[in-house]
Amino acid sequence: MADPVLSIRDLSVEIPTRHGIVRPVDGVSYDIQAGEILGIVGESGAGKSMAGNAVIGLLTPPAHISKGEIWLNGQRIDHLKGDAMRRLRGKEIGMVFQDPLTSLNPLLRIGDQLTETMLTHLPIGRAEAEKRAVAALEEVGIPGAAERVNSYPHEFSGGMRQRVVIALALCAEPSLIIADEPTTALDVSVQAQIIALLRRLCRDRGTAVMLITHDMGVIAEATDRVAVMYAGRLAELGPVRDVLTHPQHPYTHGLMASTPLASQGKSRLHQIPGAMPRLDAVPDGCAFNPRCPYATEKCRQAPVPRVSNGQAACWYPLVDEKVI
Ligand SMILES: Nc1ncnc2c1ncn2[C@@H]1O[C@H](COP(=O)(O)OP(=O)(O)OP(=O)(O)O)[C@@H](O)[C@H]1O
Repeated sequence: MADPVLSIRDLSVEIPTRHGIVRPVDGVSYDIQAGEILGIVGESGAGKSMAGNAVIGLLTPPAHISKGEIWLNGQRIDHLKGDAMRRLRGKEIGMVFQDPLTSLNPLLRIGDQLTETMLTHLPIGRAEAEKRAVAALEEVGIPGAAERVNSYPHEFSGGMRQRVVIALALCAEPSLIIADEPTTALDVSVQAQIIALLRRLCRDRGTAVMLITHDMGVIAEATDRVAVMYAGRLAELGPVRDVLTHPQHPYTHGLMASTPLASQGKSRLHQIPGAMPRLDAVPDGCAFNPRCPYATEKCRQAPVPRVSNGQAACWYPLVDEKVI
């Protein structure tokens, strides 16, 4: 297999708090290949966004990387700061966030934002950049792109604005896109279009994508592999079809069973009892043990081994447990 675009190795993020040090990301490892979409899924507070923010150097202090390595195209990037990280973010890593307005400058025409981004990062002149700006808007499905380059962000609907953000994220031809809840703020009908667009463009260009979402529907629709996070740790990592239909971790099984995907035709959704632990009170052993119907003394005491592809962080992985 080719070298991965992104490689995260045993990554931990720590935050010192009044109650001691908490670890929103704890020993996480995964790779993303060119053209692959890796979904990062889990409940609110599981550490999904922290893991993404660590890659793009946007952790808010006092949160910081305390352990591990992040490699992008063979270059170690976890220690990069300031201008070096900013250059990387524009050129090598594109970003799509939940609220498109955080990525767009309200005072600039969108054509100018696209043009300036390309002039900063690509070896092309202004005329070529302006031509590419129109083409980029056409490619993401903005009608009348030749005129719309002159519009300001507020003149677009939410869905159209997110299309513009995708054009902006891809225009410098990055090798990695980090998309954090890119469709959560959009109407359901628009969500599917945006996911399809992101998937088509990244596949066509061979761009690697880290797609962070709490929505199992988006995971099923868009991703090739999925990493399930629980209390800062990886619960399970594997090809999306395997993980969704034959989850090995009881947490993944519960997560799947509680989504509308799996409950079609059933009158009630299955709920996982209890709640994810606070980060300052993560139990010993497996973090999921208090909620797990199969937990034994071993699960309460022995830290579970870290996972690699196709594995679950569980002492007693489920075998042939079907959800759908
Ligand atoms: N300054 C802080 N001090 C202590 N804990 C923090 C701090 N900032 C974030 N956290 C905790 O870090 C954890 C990870 O947050 P993160 O935003 O990555 O979760 P998430 O899985 O992306 O959830 P969501 O979907 O709600 O964004 C959360 O449990 C959050 O409470």
